[in-house]
Amino acid sequence: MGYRRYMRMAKTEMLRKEIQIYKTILNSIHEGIIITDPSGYVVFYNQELAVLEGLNRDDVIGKHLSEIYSQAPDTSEHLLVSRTSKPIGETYQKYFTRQGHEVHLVATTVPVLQNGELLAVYSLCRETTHLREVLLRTMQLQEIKEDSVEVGKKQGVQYPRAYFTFSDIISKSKAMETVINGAKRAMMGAANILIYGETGTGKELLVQSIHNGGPRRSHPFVAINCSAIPENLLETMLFGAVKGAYTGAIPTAGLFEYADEGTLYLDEINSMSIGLQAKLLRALQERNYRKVGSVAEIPLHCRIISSINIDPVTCLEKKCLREDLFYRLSVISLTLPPLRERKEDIPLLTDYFIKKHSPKNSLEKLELAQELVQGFQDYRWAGNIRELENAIESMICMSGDELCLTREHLPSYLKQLMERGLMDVLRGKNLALLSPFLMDTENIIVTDALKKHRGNLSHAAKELGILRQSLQYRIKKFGIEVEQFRR
Ligand SMILES: Nc1ncnc2c1ncn2[C@@H]1O[C@H](COP(=O)(O)OP(=O)(O)OP(=O)(O)O)[C@@H](O)[C@H]1O
Repeated sequence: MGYRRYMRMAKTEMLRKEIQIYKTILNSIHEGIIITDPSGYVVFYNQELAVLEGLNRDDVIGKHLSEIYSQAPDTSEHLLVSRTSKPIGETYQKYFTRQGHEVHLVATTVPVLQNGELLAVYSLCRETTHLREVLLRTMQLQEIKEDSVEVGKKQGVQYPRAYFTFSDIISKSKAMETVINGAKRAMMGAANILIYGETGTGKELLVQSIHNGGPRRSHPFVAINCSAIPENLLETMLFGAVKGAYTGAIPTAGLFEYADEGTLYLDEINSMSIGLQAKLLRALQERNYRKVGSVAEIPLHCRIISSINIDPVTCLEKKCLREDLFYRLSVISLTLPPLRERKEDIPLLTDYFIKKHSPKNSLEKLELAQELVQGFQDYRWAGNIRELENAIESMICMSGDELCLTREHLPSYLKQLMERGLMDVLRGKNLALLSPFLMDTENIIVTDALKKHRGNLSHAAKELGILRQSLQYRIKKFGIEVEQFRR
């Protein structure tokens, strides 16, 4: 064999191996991939997409897209990219295969160009099961709404989506009283409300209470978390779409339409893309909006309540929120303080969640160990009330038949963090906490000794290694009621 022929064969073999390597990689990743030649014939189709679309790879490779999918060539994004050689970023697509399988994907379609010549087109596809669930819920909501309109007219039935009222908000702090009073005043009007609060501070609870307390209570309450939905899908979900607005688009009612004369809650609006914010602003200013793919103006009736989880100043500085939209949304603004700034609410909430999550048939009352009462006050509760509730629920599960929730039952991350807080005190890193820490420790030790000896001062003092008079002094200092241990 000549040297040149040998080199050519070696190169071909290398190329074949290389292609095999790429194919193996493309088949093993968790995104669906389809590659076509410039005319739309499939040259590669990976296993992930075969699963997502319910197709057999061998039935797809070598076929034209129009033989596989029942969508018109002019609405296929893949074929559009073949015609224009321009990529299309993440778009939500709903379409049917020729076998009638309904597919929901978010796809990015990209042309492969060499010296300006189109070599291939590929689409990277992600499944949207969770998004589909959101859509399904939205659809169920529509059904509820349609039923309720009829039934509601006859029986005054309310839409079942907003459960909470102001009486569900557990608090006694001044800070929360101010927020609740503000919300109650805002409740009767129609002005947009912007709520700022860290995650888990009870923003949705407050929004539902406003809806249920105000004149819109017999209309729908619709909530959507703007950070959970890709931009394109969010636009369609908000505004709705008309047939043919995008690949496989079916006429879809948007949340503005579902919310009707009720309340639309836009959670984490600071995550909404700036482009979509501009469209929202237009709708709010003109009190009219257009469905995706339509020019017809539809009046906007719902009240918009939105929330941000970053403070307003940072939101504007970092341009997470357009300034003009911010002013539109925050005609009334409310700030929910983090739990660490309303510590007086912690014992109340703790008791409430213990009752809420205690076994239903249990006759005996669960309680939080004294040793944790202060720990709960000092802890930062970054996840706020949601974190507190989860911690208590988890502790109740871990406590089995025991009636006292102790450090042992804490979720391990919390135990570690609380211990770290304690170590900071012990190492003198947080001297401000030293005095209350020592007081509390002393209180706990004295109380435990009195409990153990059923209120017998001599025995308790002996165990503690202090004089009876010293013990009496501490009982007075900490306001301990010794009688309770003698019963
Ligand atoms: N003051 C309160 N009293 C009783 N339960 C509360 C209170 N505040 C919050 N909760 C409960 O804590 C959980 C979190 O509240 P919610 O979902 O309203 O917070 P959020 O601020 O909207 O959270 P996110 O920012 O993550 O959306 C919910 O189960 C809610 O019922």
